[in-house]
Amino acid sequence: MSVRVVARIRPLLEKEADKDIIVRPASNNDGESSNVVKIPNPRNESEEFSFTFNSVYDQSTTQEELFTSEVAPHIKSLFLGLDVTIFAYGVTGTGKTHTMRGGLKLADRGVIPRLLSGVFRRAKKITKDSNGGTTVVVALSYYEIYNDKVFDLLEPVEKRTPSGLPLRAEANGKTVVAGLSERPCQDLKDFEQLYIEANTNRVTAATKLNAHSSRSHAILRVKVTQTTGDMVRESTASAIDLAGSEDNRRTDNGKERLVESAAINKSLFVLSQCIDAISRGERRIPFRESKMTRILSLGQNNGITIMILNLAPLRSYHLDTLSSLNVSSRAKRIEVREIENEIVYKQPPRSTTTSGSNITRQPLRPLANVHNINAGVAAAAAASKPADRPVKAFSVYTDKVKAATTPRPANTAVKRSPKPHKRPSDSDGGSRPSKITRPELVRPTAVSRQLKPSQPSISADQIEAMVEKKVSEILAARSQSAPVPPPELSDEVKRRLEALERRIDDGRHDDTRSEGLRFLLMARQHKERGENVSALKMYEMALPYFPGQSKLLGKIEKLRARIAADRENAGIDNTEPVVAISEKPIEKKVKNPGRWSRVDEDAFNGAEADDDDDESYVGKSKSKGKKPKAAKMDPGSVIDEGPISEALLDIINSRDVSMIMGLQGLGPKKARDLVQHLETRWEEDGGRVETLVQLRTMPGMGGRTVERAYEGLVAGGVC
Ligand SMILES: Nc1ncnc2c1ncn2[C@@H]1O[C@H](COP(=O)(O)OP(=O)(O)OP(=O)(O)O)[C@@H](O)[C@H]1O
Repeated sequence: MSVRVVARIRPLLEKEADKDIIVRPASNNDGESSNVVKIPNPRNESEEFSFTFNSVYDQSTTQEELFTSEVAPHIKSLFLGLDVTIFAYGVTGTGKTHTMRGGLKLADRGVIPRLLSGVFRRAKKITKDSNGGTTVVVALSYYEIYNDKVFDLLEPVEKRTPSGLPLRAEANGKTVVAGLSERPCQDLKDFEQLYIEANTNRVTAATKLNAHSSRSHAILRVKVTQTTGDMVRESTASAIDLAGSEDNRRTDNGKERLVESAAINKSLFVLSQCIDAISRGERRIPFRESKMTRILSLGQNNGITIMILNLAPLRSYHLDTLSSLNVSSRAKRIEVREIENEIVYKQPPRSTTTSGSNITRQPLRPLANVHNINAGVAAAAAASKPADRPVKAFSVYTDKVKAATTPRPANTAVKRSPKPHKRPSDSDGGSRPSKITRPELVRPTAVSRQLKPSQPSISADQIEAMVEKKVSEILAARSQSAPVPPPELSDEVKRRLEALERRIDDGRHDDTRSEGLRFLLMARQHKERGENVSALKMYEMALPYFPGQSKLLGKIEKLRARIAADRENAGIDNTEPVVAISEKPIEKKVKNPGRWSRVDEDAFNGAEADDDDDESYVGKSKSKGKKPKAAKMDPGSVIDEGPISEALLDIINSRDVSMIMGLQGLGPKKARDLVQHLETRWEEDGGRVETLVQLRTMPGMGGRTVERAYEGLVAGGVC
């Protein structure tokens, strides 16, 4: 099943006028409900673009209508063992938090409180229908990703460490937050208390576009554990309120907001790259380049995924709206496997031998995610968040519903489910007892079926032990082939990385430079973990911020060589591309020698890269207080390949007006015109510019402009 993508157009707010509305819902088929968003071509308003989604909700859609149509049907699937992910995506101020969290009044409650209400109601019903045979425990974790760091929202702010919580890849492929707390939640009242308190820890601030703008991505995980006898079924609903992308010229952001905004925009840019790569069927998806995309793992997780695209109907959001329409309409193509989580069995009674036999039990793997349960967050003296940040006001209406729950089993072990489960059927009557209470779930597995229960010589315990042994063997074999977790960083490396993070956070660098430093930091982190390909990509992404920096170029060269050698050792064809930005050797043939010639090789043959000197890009130039020498160039020369031109194209293809404006020779008008032009070319060529020659043909981008932008990158200073 594909990711379900629905669009929601928010109503006009105070001071917004009808005459400025440019986004409207439509239908592909007359008389049917809306599934198309129409928006004029910014270059020619008589033309209209149409984007088709699974459903489109207009300005009059209530919170209840959206929830009932899009989320409520999946609560049943959640209880059938499927993970459900719902995330809100859109530009700042388009209604993501309103959709996910909602307002104070009952009618204004958003997806999250309604989801919890539905979960508790269903839990109660299951317990009742099974006469207490099935118990349900609901537990919450709630965290935010702020400036690409993960913070537990259920823990006091004082407990935060500057670097936040690490992510860990589980053997089952899921990415989890290590050390995240988890709180059992009995009913909606419990939830309300936890959620409101946790939201006061979330970073929000006023921007020009939104008085309560979320400065972080917030992820709520609702874990549902159903226990029937010794069988345990666990599934998770994740509700994600992404921070909104923003154009800093429109938001009037000050320094702190700009840094946050850079992190938000970058993670959303990576998300759009992931969506692009998945929808193009590429093998390499850049999930690892941001924590948000790692956690979201779009198309990697099994279950059901719903993307809610929030839109503002106004002209002032025109380009931003086009951009998010482009990204989300591609997300529709992402396939998600609808597979239920495996049934888990509690540890059987203690005996190591069963009556009349000498079967030795093998150790069983622990239940996935148990490390998350109150693993404890190391308290740190330094709180990283200023106390005076504004928070979103929020309250949740409390239903008088109490779910019958019991404590979570303490010790559990994994077994395969007895047979492949059916996909949940939407037409399935809601009043039927859950599958978990049905007898077939307790049928013996294929292994135990060979041993007929009627055989007098083998007891039920023996059968169970044999099944368990078989399952353990399978799991042991599986875990051997599971990915090895990345090595822990040494103290020295951690110290250096933290020092680099402090440099970024201490506000001494302008925001553009901070963004560059962030890429360097990520590059170092990847490199230390041995993830050379990602490290290379990050160094390349840092390049536009430190143009012509010989050490950086040297590092890139060195890493490329290392990757090539690794690939050769592994018998991989080195002509295959490794990274998205640039995988070409630094010395290039010239595509159009008449106009474009080779940049002086000195610019590329950087100094010996010393492995621990990322900070030197900043430190060195700071101490000297002047810009490094510009790379030597033939007057008016530009090459059409190589890291500089690819960095330039990368900036152009980001379609981020503020980044493009940072290029030499590109003012706001040119940058806006260019982005506008790229957006309108989406249907033709994905709105991407592949070469500098092509770039020269874009509106306002004559040869001289491209040359100046290129020269700016080559000759630009460092601090
Ligand atoms: N469907 C809606 N009905 C009524 N008001 C809405 C609706 N959607 C959004 N709003 C209002 O619009 C404003 C911006 O919404 P919200 O804060 O949810 O945006 P956001 O997308 O979460 O922004 P950010 O990314 O900056 O956090 C708020 O005042 C909110 O109450």
